[in-house]
Amino acid sequence: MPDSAYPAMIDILRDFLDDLASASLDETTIGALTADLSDWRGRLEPLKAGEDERMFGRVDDVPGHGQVMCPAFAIEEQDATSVRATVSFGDYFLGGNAAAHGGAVSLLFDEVLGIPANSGPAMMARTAYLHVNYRAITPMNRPLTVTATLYAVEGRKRFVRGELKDGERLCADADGLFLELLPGQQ
Ligand SMILES: CCCCC/C=C\C/C=C\C/C=C\C/C=C\CCCC(=O)SCCNC(=O)CCNC(=O)[C@H](O)C(C)(C)COP(=O)(O)OP(=O)(O)OC[C@H]1O[C@@H](n2cnc3c(N)ncnc32)[C@H](O)[C@@H]1OP(=O)(O)O
Repeated sequence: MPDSAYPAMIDILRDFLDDLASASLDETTIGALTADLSDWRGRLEPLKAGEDERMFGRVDDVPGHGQVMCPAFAIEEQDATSVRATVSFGDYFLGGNAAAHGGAVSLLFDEVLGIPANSGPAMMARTAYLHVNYRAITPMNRPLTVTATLYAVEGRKRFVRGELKDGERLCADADGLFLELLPGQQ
């Protein structure tokens, strides 16, 4: 989306969520923020649109397709069957004891494994299963490497493996089955 300020707005929204998650809030700040957010709800509500007209999560060439559900990852290398990206878990994704939330790690794997699972010209594939092993804590606020490789295709079934690493240390790995949708399948 050339010339749009949308990607920069999503970056700020990510930073905002990290700031909010890491702040110790006093009542005055909570009140002011509630009023501002409520004002924004009023402005956005009339702009509600169908899935095809929305931008959130539907923008190409922007980390995470322009959504904030999942930590933003930057693709460093990609071919027809594999992808390698850098990712950092901001404070918004904190689980506890300085480790990322396991659900955020799974969400990251779903997104990243979904790339080689959907890189061909065939119909889109949906996640049928995603098995995640948490091997060591995933540290916060530092660059990590996430990889995914399509290692087998059997009919509609696309099998993808992934790893999340802090340097040489394996934080988590995943195995996913993605099923190519049938024509007309949602
Ligand atoms: C429109 C797709 C959207 C996703 C892609 C979006 C964008 C892509 C763009 C760019 C790509 C970049 C990034 C991708 C980002 C994200 C990708 C994440 C996608 C998701 O996050 S998506 C949400 C979570 N996902 C669901 O919401 C699925 C709910 N579910 C269903 O919609 C059905 O369940 C379905 C369609 C999966 C299968 O249904 P079905 O009726 O077509 O197939 P059926 O059940 O007959 O299974 C056929 C053969 O697979 C075996 N099989 C099935 N399931 C299995 C399992 N769990 N374990 C082991 N084997 C399994 C059977 O045993 C049989 O095997 P066999 O033929 O050998 O007997």
